[in-house]
Amino acid sequence: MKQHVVVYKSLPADLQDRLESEFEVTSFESINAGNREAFIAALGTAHGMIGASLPITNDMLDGAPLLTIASTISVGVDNFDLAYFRRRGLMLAHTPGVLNEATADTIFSLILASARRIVELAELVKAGKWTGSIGESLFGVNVHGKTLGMLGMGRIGSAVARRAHHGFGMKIIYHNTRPNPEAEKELAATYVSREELFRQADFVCPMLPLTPQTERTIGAQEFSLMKASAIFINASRGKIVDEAALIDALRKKTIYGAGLDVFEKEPLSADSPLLQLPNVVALPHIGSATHETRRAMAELAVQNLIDGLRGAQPQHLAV
Ligand SMILES: NC(=O)C1=CN([C@@H]2O[C@H](COP(=O)(O)OP(=O)(O)OC[C@H]3O[C@@H](n4cnc5c(N)ncnc54)[C@H](OP(=O)(O)O)[C@@H]3O)[C@@H](O)[C@H]2O)C=CC1
Ligand SMILES: O=CC(=O)O
Repeated sequence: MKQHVVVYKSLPADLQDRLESEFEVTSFESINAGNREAFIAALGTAHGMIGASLPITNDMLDGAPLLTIASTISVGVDNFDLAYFRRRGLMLAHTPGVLNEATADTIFSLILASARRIVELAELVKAGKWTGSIGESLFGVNVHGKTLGMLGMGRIGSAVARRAHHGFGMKIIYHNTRPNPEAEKELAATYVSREELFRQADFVCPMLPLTPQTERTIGAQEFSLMKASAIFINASRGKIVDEAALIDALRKKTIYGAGLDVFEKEPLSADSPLLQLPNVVALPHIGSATHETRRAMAELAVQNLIDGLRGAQPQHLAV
């Protein structure tokens, strides 16, 4: 009998066909209040599951006694309880690496857009308010030659720092759980304490996984260390930041601005105070959202799933 796979985010047609040629497949384009019960019921006979952007709770998985592998189409695995996976001996596969460059491009676009006030000024032009040479009050700040502070010099952090060093002549400082000798050699990056990073950087850019250790790791204390001219860039996870403290720092202009791809609660509510602040550039969690990269992520996630179900070792296991 064929193994049963539950797909909970739409896949490219050829990858869907590939799964259907080998497994019995139940598919959901995405999960919402209307199909949540059906999704949970389908897990009842599932050997594998593949999808993204949905917190997978332990009670959902308690009802999936045959499950051996979950394959997430993301590098982040914070939608899963890793301890639960270990306890049950389940595999959790993810998609590191293939999204490094697209995500680093997004982060660099946030750096440039925040520093040069690109969104604010483009909106001014669209609103027909470009009536003459802009005054000093609408000038931005330089990016080239400034100091980038990477909190988390991993795969994506290194790709951001590479752009900053080679393309923009920026000085790189970083803090990590341990020093990264490759980054120090290639990018002349300097390891500093966490506190020094917040004090010295012109652009503070966390690129950390969301874990119990990193949840709300940046708050009022950290924003108070930052220079008034510094910009905060977050495309890792919203929950690593105390968002109320960030809003306070932006309102009081104790920091210059923020470029954000991720938020404490997503989608960001239309009445979020962040959207009222001209010194904020907000994106809808698009770090890896290019056609090529999302395709590569889906291919990798499908391959991880197939390998796991065939009894082989998937290429990328978080657990
Ligand atoms: N906005 C978006 O669309 C995207 C967001 N992301 C997010 O980015 C995250 C990072 O991805 P990726 O670069 O591949 O991950 P990596 O694991 O390669 O890098 C994370 C880095 O953070 C370091 N780190 C972990 N905890 C701490 C800590 N408490 N203090 C300092 N450093 C720490 C790690 O150090 P060490 O290895 O030494 O522990 C590692 O160097 C993902 O988990 C995901 O949440 C990723 C892709 C797209
Ligand atoms: O947020 C995206 C991811 O891949 O993780």
